[in-house]
Amino acid sequence: MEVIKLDLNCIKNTYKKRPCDSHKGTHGHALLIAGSSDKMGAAIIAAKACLRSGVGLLTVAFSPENKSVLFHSIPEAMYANSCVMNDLSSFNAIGIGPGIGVDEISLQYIYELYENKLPVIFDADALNLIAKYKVDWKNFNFPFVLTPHPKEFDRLFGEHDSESDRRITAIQKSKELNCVIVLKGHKTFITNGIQNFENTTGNSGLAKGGSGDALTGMITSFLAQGYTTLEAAKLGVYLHGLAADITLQRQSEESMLITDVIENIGLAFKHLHSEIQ
Ligand SMILES: NC(=O)C1=CN([C@@H]2O[C@H](COP(=O)(O)OP(=O)(O)OC[C@H]3O[C@@H](n4cnc5c(N)ncnc54)[C@H](O)[C@@H]3O)[C@@H](O)[C@H]2O)[C@@H](O)CC1
Ligand SMILES: Nc1ncnc2c1ncn2[C@@H]1O[C@H](COP(=O)(O)OP(=O)(O)O)[C@@H](O)[C@H]1O
Ligand SMILES: [Mg+2]
Repeated sequence: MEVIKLDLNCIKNTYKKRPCDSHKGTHGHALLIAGSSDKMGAAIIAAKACLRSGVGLLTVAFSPENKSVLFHSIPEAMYANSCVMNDLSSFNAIGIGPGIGVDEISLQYIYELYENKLPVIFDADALNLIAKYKVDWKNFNFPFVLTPHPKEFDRLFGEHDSESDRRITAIQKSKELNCVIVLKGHKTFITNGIQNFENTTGNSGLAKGGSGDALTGMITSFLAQGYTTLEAAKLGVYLHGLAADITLQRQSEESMLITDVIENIGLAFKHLHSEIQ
């Protein structure tokens, strides 16, 4: 199995510089379906990371009783209720899963994606819903990315004894389902069934609740900006890890919060810019 190192050189060829005469419409409108009454943090984290990664507009969909939490935490984001699924024409990409829970109300969101043509990233409870209700992959006729951690991966594709076995299954499944799989961990593995990448950034400061929710926001942002599923996954994973490595300048692995990492996404971009010029 050939595995390409996901390093600065690799990312330099993926990243597209932001045109100086762009406007918010140029950079896409992302829809994040995330959060629930006891997991609003997941939505806020994903939304902040999405906005910090360059998207033009962001709408977050969840239950209406938590609307004010979003406006207080991130005034830049817009809110939508579940009716948003009736007309997705104003969006460029969808991220679904962090903190949504695995009940039948959340499952409706997955069903409502069937007719959609936009690229979608499925994470966390969206993956758990697909596994729990045995959702048929044949209904996914749009480009998509799956971002499981090892436990979610096994819920989807069966128990595995080792990380190397999971990587073999990830390659097979991404080919079969025509999608990109991001198998998260210390050295996150990305595959589209043809090319495989292993990330070189990130540290154990990310081994905390919410880190994956931020990654979902970042990949959603890159998809909305027009990057392909493979490009968006590579950029998101690399910059998420790089922002965490930059965070070590002021925090330790123990003290680091995902909020600190999100604040350093800007420095991660700046590092990339300085290497490109
Ligand atoms: N502030 C919030 O609102 C938060 C909400 N979250 C949401 O909570 C829901 C449950 O997600 P969880 O992932 O916590 O629960 P899960 O039960 O899906 O998975 C957690 C377990 O997975 C295993 N695991 C994870 N990464 C692993 C690795 N690299 N190697 C080996 N084992 C590994 C560990 O046993 C870990 O305890 C999701 O919807 C998630 O988005 C979490 O992200 C935590 C923060
Ligand atoms: N030891 C580590 N080294 C590098 N990256 C890590 C490490 N532990 C976790 N991560 C990263 O943090 C994120 C954790 O995602 P996830 O388990 O979904 O978290 P959550 O659901 O709590 O938000 C992944 O991107 C993973 O690669
Ligand atoms: Mg997660």
